[in-house]
Amino acid sequence: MNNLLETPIEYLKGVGPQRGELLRKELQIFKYSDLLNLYPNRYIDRTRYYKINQLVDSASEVQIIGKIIHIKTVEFGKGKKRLSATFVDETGQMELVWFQGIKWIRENVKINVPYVLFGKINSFNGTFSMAHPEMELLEEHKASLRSAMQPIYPSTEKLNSKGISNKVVIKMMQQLFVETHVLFAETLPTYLVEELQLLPKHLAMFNIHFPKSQELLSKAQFRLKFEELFFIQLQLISKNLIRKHKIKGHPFDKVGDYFSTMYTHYLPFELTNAQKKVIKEIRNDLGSNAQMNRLLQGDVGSGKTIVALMSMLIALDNGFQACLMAPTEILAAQHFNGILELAKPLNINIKLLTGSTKSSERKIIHQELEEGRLHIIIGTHALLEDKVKFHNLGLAIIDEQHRFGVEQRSKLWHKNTIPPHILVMTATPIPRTLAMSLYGDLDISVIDELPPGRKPILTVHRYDSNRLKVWKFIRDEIEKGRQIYIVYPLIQESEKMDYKDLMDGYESISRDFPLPKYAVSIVHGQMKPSDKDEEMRRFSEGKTNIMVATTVIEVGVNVPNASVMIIESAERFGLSQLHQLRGRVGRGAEQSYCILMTGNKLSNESKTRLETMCKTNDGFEIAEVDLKLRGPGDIMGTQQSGVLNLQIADLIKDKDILQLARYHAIQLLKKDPGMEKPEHQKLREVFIALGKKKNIWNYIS
Ligand SMILES: Nc1ncnc2c1ncn2[C@@H]1O[C@H](COP(=O)(O)OP(=O)(O)OP(=O)(O)O)[C@@H](O)[C@H]1O
Repeated sequence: MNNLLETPIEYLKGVGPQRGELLRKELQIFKYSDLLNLYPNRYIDRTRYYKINQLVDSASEVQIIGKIIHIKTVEFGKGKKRLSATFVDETGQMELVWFQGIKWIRENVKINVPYVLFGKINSFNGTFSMAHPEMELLEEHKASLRSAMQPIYPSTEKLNSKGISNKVVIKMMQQLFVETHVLFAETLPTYLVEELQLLPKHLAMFNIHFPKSQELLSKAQFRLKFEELFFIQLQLISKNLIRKHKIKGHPFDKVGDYFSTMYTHYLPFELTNAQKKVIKEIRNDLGSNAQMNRLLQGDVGSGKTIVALMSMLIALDNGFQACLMAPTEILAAQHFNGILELAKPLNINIKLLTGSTKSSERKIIHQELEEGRLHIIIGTHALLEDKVKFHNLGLAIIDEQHRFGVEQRSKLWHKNTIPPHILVMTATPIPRTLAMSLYGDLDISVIDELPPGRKPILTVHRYDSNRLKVWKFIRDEIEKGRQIYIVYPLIQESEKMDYKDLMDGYESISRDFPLPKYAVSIVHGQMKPSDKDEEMRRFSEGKTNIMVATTVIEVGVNVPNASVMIIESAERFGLSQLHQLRGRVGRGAEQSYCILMTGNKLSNESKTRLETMCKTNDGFEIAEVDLKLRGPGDIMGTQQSGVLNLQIADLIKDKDILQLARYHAIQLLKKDPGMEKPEHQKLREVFIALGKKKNIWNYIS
């Protein structure tokens, strides 16, 4: 059976080399099995026939039985022609119109013979018309293998224009089922099909293409969505299990002085329960024989830095080194300053390595690192350079992981003979469903509470016309000793215009908030790193009241005294970016504010984003809205994974099915990690074949 499904598509009756080439190029359909996995993206009820006097403007596609009583060629425009026919049934008449294939239509269309018409209606001044309708003689229509609901397949303009219409795809599918008598072998274990009352595979495949009823269609969709997500979860979870069993990690079973001294004497604040919970989860991972691969999710300002430090101290207590890699120099410097401050009493050697580290300093760092005299190193991708050699790297922490490509992570991975334990931190909350798919091969820890005393940031939307009032508010806040961020979009595609906006903004703010009463810093991506650091330092030391910046400060900058975030042209930012920027304030005990400035013209989507920001501070809730607005494909980091090449499931609409699939995949692998039991044989075959076809995650090179 399977080799029949491997037949190249051009051998299917009615396809041939030309159509085969088109299907390959346009829909990546190479062989029979690819065509079978081309699932319809919607269905049309073909049991419903309209009378002409029942037509209404909003009816999208309709079916009508009637006859053509008259047909003529009409000239319009410069020598352009169209074919116009009068189509009637017992209740009225309408016009049919063709702009192409006029000759063929004239020669083949029959007058006064009952036809079934199918297509989209247009209406103009109460009269109805249909352009390029699908037409079938009534007796043929009744004889054809037509299911109650006609599938509408994903198609392309090019396919249509080259004669591969939806109707042709349906005929191919019918031919495929005839040629292969496709009796699909059941791929899921019988106990699972029975427990979940899933439609058997072959019935699901038949009813997804030729649904016999709405109920059977829904069951077929559920079964195939479950199966697709189930295999993905099997791959992700088994990768996790394989890693746990195969890749030994250094067991950090010693709770030493660094960790306990810090924990008992030098914490600047009481840890939140969430921070304690996560540190415990990390501790357990590090103490086990397996290599840790954990994703730490924590909303902006939730206190991930202290968790990272405590994890690194466990590595140091067990005689190993630790590193933290961040995506930007500003974030690396921020982590370095934060960790240096926190760890000051412990007298450990911590250094920062970025692209702008002077070569003299770099040499010392390389030497200390290789000799094991440098305990913790924090940096950017500079850590990945071959010259950077560790004495014995035990723990690698990667911040904002989705910005690092897979190859960069694996480079860090291979700095040692035994790979280090890995802790991935992301401040961009990823909706649970996406996290289960994108990071399904990692264990996940969530810091789901903010430090005590934090007041939710008050967020408001103001138009540019309210600027004077906003400026007055800023003066009042500065009077109280607070500091202000004013952020401009500097987005690649219109860099020149945005850059001008930023500089104009900086000029006008320096004018409106003049020295000596006020002092303004500026930071953007085109400045020299040393200048950026200097400006950031002046602001964080309170030497300037206002920081004019671009999104380069979006992640990780921590100035607890800054209480106002003004975001200019806020309608141009995505939700997660707005949330990250807002998270730069609200990090102290003072009431903080976020003011979203926009022009008057706003798209509906922009309005939804602004309303969401004003409504909630919860990063996870915001991420859900963001996922709905932008779809999983746009969320940072998804491009690297194959998990989103879904054929039929939808990560947003099918999150319940995803959770069910993940649950059963975990249960199955708990009982039979190698899928060796007799009832899992077929499953195992499909699992291995799938693993070869689309490797869900090349996370471990
Ligand atoms: N348990 C706590 N109690 C009080 N303050 C805390 C606590 N944990 C962290 N903080 C403080 O909250 C601020 C934010 O901490 P941190 O920078 O670690 O957050 P974060 O999760 O890294 O935020 P971001 O993702 O925005 O970088 C810091 O000033 C830190 O000192």
